Parts: sequence; structure tokens; C-alpha cells
Amino acid sequence: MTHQAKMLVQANRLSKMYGSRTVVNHVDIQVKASEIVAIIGPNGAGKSTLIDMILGLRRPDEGQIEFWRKDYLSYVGVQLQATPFFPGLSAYENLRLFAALYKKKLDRQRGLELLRLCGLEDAANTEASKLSGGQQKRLAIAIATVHEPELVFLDEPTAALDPRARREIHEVIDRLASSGKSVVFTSHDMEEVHKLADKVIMIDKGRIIAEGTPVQLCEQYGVDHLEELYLNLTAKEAVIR
Ligand SMILES: Nc1ncnc2c1ncn2[C@@H]1O[C@H](COP(=O)(O)OP(=O)(O)OP(=O)(O)O)[C@@H](O)[C@H]1O
Repeated sequence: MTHQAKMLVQANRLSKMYGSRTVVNHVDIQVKASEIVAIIGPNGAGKSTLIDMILGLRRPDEGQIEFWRKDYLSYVGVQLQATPFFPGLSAYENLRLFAALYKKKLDRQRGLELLRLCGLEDAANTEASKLSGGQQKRLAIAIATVHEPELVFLDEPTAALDPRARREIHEVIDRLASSGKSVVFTSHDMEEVHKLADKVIMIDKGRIIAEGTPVQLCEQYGVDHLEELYLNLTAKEAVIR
């Protein structure tokens, strides 16, 4: 990624309230082209609410978001936690179906290329329901990118996966960024965040509490690992008596 990379998303002073509770509090976020951004923070910190606002699924109560193009939603891919495919169809048939929903024609060669990008070249004809958990996650990512988006959101893409399956997802994320896409992902695995992210945005109680490259953050706070920083900066849950 170069320093002159174009800006895809520029969100300023975003806030969201539920009743009298502020769950996102004056958050600024930028996403540049080909950048991998990790949004991290404790359960309930406001990460999903923030991403939903960027995706236009929830309206911010305050702040505004500028996108790199008017029709940006056609160039955004989203993989949410639920597995979003048709279990009775093969991996390739699922891709073709989702491409058709986006009104894109997907020829066999392009379909196989996309499956290869997601490490699924040997599973093209396998029924989606028969794929392993890791393969299903990768199919979900392939589906989220079938319309050639420029910006991809992945919500906890490696949750509940074994180390090898995680590593395969890491490779897919790296390949997406190398092919020029920007990736925004959430994760509770600090080692993975350190390895993958160009930029880390740490959120607690709706506010950004730290932001920078993993190396910058560790240097700035004098820690060896992001996990240490995370534990130092995020609040402990109150004990309910
Ligand atoms: N529709 C809603 N109405 C009321 N409160 C909500 C609503 N959606 C989320 N919340 C609350 O807002 C807070 C932030 O939730 P959010 O899902 O954004 O957190 P998160 O950081 O994504 O958490 P996790 O890591 O568990 O996915 C939580 O306390 C949640 O209970």
C-alpha cells in the first residue's frame, strides 16, 4: 500500500444511541485502497454497530460518512457471521447463483479462479453442506467477493476455526488485499490481528481508544504483543453481585 492510496471511506464523528445509551461515540474512521483494517474491542464495544452504519444498515445519530463513489454499495462485499449459502448446491453453483443475484455473469473459468483465490479449487463440485467449517467460511468469503467489490467486510472470519483453517483464511485475506481490495475485519484473536492488519482500530465502550499499525501501537505503549495492550487498555467487566 502506498501513502497516496485513495481513500475509500471517511467517517467523521459517528455516534449511535440506543435509548439513552451511547454505543458509538464520536468515532472517526478512514479506509484506504488495498488496506487491511482490523476493528477490535470487547464484546459489546460497538464494532458491529459501527460497521452497520458504514454499510448503511443503521443510521448514525451524528456524524457523516463519505465514500469513494456514489454507487459504492455495488462495490462493497460483506461476510456476516452466519453462513449465507445454499447447502444443497455445490461451491461453484453457489457462486454462480450469487453472481446472478448481482446480475453478473460468472463463466466457469472466472468461478474457478475465485474458488482458487479462496483455496477451494478442489471443492468446486462439492455440496456446500459437505464442506468443513473452514471451507464454508472461505466459500462465504468467495460469495462476498463474487461481484468484484473494492471493499470487503469480514465479521470474525476465523471464529471457531482450528489453527490450519485460520491460516487458510489469513492467506485468503492477504490475497484479497494483494488483488487491490480493501478488507475491514473484526477479530478477538490478537495474534491474527498483528499478523494481518495494516491498521488496528481498538474500540471500547463506543470510543476509539487506540489506533495505528500493530508495530506502532506496540512501540507507543511499550508492549511486546497487541494482546497485552488490549488487556491494559480495555476495561474489565464490572462484577455483578
Ligand atoms: N438494536 C439494538 N437495540 C439496543 N441495543 C443494541 C442494539 N444493537 C446493539 N445494541 C447494544 O449496543 C452495544 C454494542 O453492540 P455491538 O453489537 O455493536 O457490539 P460489538 O462490539 O459488535 O460486540 P461483539 O464483539 O459481541 O460482536 C451492545 O451493548 C448491544 O447490546
